[in-house]
Amino acid sequence: MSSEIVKSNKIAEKLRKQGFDSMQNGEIYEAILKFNESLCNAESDTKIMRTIYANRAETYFKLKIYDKCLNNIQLARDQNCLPDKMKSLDDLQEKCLEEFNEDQTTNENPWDFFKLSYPANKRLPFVADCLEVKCDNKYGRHVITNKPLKVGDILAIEEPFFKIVKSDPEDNEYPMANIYVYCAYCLNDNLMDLIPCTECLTTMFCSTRCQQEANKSFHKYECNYLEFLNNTGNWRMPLRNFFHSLSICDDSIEELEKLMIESDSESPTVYNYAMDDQRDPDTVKNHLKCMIGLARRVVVTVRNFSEFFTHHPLLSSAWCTHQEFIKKFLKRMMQIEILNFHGIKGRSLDRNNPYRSSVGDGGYAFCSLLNHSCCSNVMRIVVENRMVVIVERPIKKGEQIFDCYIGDSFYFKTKNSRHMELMDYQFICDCEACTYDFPELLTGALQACDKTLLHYAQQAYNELRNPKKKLTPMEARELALKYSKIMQRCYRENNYPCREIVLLELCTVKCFLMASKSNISFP
Ligand SMILES: C[S@@+](CC[C@H](N)C(=O)[O-])C[C@H]1O[C@@H](n2cnc3c(N)ncnc32)[C@H](O)[C@@H]1O
Repeated sequence: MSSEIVKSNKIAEKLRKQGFDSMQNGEIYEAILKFNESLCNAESDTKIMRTIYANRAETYFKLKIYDKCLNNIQLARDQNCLPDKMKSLDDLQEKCLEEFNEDQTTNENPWDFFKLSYPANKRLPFVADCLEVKCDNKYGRHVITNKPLKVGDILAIEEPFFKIVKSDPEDNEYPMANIYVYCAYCLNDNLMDLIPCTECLTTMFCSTRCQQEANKSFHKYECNYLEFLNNTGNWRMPLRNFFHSLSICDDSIEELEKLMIESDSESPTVYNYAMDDQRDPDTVKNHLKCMIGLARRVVVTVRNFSEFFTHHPLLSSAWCTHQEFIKKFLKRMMQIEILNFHGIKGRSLDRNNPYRSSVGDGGYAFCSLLNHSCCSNVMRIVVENRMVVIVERPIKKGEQIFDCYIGDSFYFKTKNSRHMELMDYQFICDCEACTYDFPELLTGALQACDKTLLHYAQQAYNELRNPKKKLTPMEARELALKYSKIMQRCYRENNYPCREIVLLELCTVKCFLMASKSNISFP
């Protein structure tokens, strides 16, 4: 079951040459992809590793990404560099430093813009202090606001507790290339400036810190078994969550079992604990308890993983004594994933894909408390790997925050198709859009209330839909705020839904998404 595939300099050299040819042809994304694949195949501390990093340094130099160029020069030097090869690295470094010092471009930091609009909850620093959790028979746990909220307000910026980069041979949405584009630990792309795992062929990290954290957390269990694990389909994430949870409990299966029993008896949410120090092991355990206690009303049958666990050197003894518990835990992880986890989309560095690309999946303890409405009052966007919750329609004091689980909501989908998509979640949606049969945007039945505003909104919508229209992140930020203000001013409950507001909502989402992008792109 463990993988027999070993690193090979011969394969690495072949891939490096392919990358070099792509670089010469100006195909930068393809070039770095091949260099990264080549790094994964190269045997550690060898001449070829030095050459690949040197090639990658040259590629970043061509792109005028000077900090990455310098980083790759250093990585090349770290690979037992022979003195005769130092000269070319020295020359590149000199050129790079010269241009770096003259470079006037500033890289925008998305977190200068994406900030909570209200003071943070002192115990939950990633959530605005105006939000509270409640529970009732109809909605179960849900989140309300104790202040009126405006369109564009940012309510939460949450990192995923569980996360995984997906590269699924059976799902076109998640290309195999993802493993060479995103850090396996933090999921950031780092402009593909990644380092390989020293053992396996398919895991990369954006820094030695992420590499160490991943090894402590899940990679020590996964490293030799990736071929098997990558073929477990939708069980890949529950297995990852099990490894991660076990490491949080200091690799003690007894401790993890105890934690699950506590979670079941206390049913905690993130509001039960102080979550202000994520480096504190007790905080992390409490966070895990909240994840284990997420909604889970689905029936699941666990696949048979007996052979994997029996032969795994680090897991066989836990399997021997706690087989039933491990099965129960995996089942729980699958149940909570179905109802709670979110796809993570990142910017696409591939010039052939102008859209955001699917990176993987994440589990978020706070965002999972939001219930669904087909005319939600917040939108969710992923910035780097954090989930940002932004107000989409004005929300009154005391009202519930509603997310939309199915994308595109009532604007583009009929009630029937929405209800079909929501079947897994085990409730019948009776939001305003379902109760009052809100017309879809495309049918023409959605009327306008204000002709002047409609004209403005239609024009903005058409412009943003034009693939040739490119906005810088700064321009997108300004427009996102401008449209939010207009919507806040013009929104009338008795007019909703009207065509102009729906079009402006779509423009605002698009602008917030574009505002989160970097201004660097690969040719
Ligand atoms: C992501 S969880 C939301 C939080 C959940 N209410 C809880 O108590 O943990 C999804 C589950 O919440 C419930 N839910 C979500 N939206 C709902 C709605 N509009 N009406 C009733 N139940 C809803 C369903 O049971 C669904 O499977």
